[in-house]
Amino acid sequence: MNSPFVSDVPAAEAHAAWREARAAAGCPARVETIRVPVGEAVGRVTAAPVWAQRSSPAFDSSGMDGIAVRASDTVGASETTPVVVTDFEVVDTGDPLPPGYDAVVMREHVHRTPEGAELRAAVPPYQHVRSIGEDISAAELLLPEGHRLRPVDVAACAAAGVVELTVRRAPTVVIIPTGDEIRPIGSDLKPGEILDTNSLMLAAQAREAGCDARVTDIVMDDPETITAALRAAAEEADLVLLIAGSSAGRDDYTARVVSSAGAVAVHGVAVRPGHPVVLGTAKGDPATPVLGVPGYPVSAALTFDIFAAPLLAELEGAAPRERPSTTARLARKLPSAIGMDDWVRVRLGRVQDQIVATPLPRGAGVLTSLVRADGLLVVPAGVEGHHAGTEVRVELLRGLNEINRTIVAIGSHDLVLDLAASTLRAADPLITLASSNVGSLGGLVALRDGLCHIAGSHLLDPATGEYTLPYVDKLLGDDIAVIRLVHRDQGLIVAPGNPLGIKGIDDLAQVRYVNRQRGAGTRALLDYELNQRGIDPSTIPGYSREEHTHLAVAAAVAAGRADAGLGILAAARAFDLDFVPVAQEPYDLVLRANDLSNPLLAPLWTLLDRTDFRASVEALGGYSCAETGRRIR
Ligand SMILES: Nc1nc2c(c(=O)[nH]1)N[C@H]1C(S)=C(S)[C@@H](COP(=O)(O)OP(=O)(O)OC[C@H]3O[C@@H](n4cnc5c(N)ncnc54)[C@H](O)[C@@H]3O)O[C@H]1N2
Ligand code: MOO
Repeated sequence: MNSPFVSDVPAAEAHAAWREARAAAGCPARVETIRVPVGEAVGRVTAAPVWAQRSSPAFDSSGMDGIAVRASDTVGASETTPVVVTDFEVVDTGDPLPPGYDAVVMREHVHRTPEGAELRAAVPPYQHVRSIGEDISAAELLLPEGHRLRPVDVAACAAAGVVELTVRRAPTVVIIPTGDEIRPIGSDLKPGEILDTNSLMLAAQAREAGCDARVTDIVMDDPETITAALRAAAEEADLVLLIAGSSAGRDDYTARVVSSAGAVAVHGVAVRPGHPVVLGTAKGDPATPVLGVPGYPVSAALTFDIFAAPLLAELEGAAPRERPSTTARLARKLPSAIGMDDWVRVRLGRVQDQIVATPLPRGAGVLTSLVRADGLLVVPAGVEGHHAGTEVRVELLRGLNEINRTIVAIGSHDLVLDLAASTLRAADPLITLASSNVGSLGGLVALRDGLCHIAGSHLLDPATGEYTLPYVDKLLGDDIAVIRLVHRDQGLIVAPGNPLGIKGIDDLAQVRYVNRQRGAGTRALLDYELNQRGIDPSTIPGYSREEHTHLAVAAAVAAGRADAGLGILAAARAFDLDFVPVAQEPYDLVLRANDLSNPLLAPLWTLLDRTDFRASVEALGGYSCAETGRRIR
């Protein structure tokens, strides 16, 4: 997708072009070295090899509490022919081995007699003796240059007599938020204003990468002011992050600003999110690398990972941080535009011995897609997406232990599942209930394909008026169990005070309706109700307008884009809207019958039995727990 403003440089080329531009502009290849006491060195990177100054242990020492003996005095000792040693010395663990002795016997193997110490086994020379230099010998290479120091490293340095280390100082990252609409965290917002969440996040990312980070005041959308802020930041920074204004809007000045303060190496990389990123340098003594970070939060976070983190590691002379990875099977089809590396956030769980990856929402503004992500996968520029079930490589953002203890629920979304997820987690920090919303039918298909443990369903069969079971019969085998989660009220979500006086389904031909997507249980309910009344769907204005969640339907009504949409009471309440009840429907959990005894799911069944949990479900409003936990198939 070429635009006149932003190019699509492949990521690897962009890295190379930026490196070349930095060298050409005279940006330092490394930050300076400093000397720090070992006690302050963890997290820093060695800038010189570390040689041991002394051996450790520095003397032969006793490895156990007991007695020091001469091994030759114990020859022939056995259970039947004990030897009594008279020449020995009592020692404790770590004591220097007294001169003249060459072995230690643990005190529990020594029988003191009036004559001396009786031994019932011969000991070899150097038994339980830690010899000089066992751990570290003087003059050996302890650590190479370019090593990021961990707690064990500094302890070993100290043991080797090294009290100060030559390391690279922490790089300084200065972050400049820009935008007329951007307000500091904690501000009361007027319409159109946005909180400066990116600075908070980027500064924390920089600190996590071992840097010092500072955020400047928010700079208005004025190229001269931004240029001045960039020049000032470049004076003190090893890397400047200039937020937003990277793309092609009227107030998007980053490329122009970087160009006037120095040079632009790349504007636009073939990665998404993060596409309009600006890679450049700012003049100064010395010159400073500048990263124009796109304003969308996911773009900002990933751009830091992709471009800032490797550069910062390079400035310290260290290897970039690497995340562990695993293979997983895609729970659903993953389309991807050709020509861009697509960074997709996924949830992970182990289902039937395979890790399953469920893609999270793709929007660059959906920060919660990163919050909820267990992993990241890249669909490379040359690949036009993947089919469901494809095996993919996933970088892990969470430990495999947690992933293995994740209950994967795919299907229709319901708040009760969220409440269950948070209650389960509160009781056991290792349990995750991850639910993703693809509609009831999509959930049953995912269950059929072995991609989830549980499918949440409230799918009405218009022919029989029966819920879920007819679809289970059609789609799934007979090794299926169905557990009732709740009954919930479905109704028309309407504006506060119901100004149009909507009384029910019969009134929909007169209003602007907002529908749910095909395959959604709520949509099937509408179709059933229409059919019962002999109403032709094509007479409902807005019947073809689709939203994917109850909340999205409520949001459309709240914003005045629609007059009514079918959904649950909780969604109406979330937006202070009115609710006209239409039907009470069961919401069921469909699973493989043998998963009823799967220990992973056991905490969920226990939870459904708890009266306090049922009370908190009913307190949500619009729910009945009369049949919660009952097996209906
Ligand atoms: N015509 C085009 N429009 C856009 C393109 C394009 O190529 N052509 N690219 C799109 C893509 S992709 C991205 S990513 C964004 C990048 O936007 P900018 O870097 O120019 O940033 P803004 O437009 O100023 O803001 C985008 C968005 O981010 C919010 N924002 C900005 N700063 C912050 C902050 N500090 N904390 C939180 N949120 C922030 C801002 O309010 C906007 O909502 O451009 C697309 N458009
Ligand atoms: O590429 Mo933009 O960076 O999708 O969000």
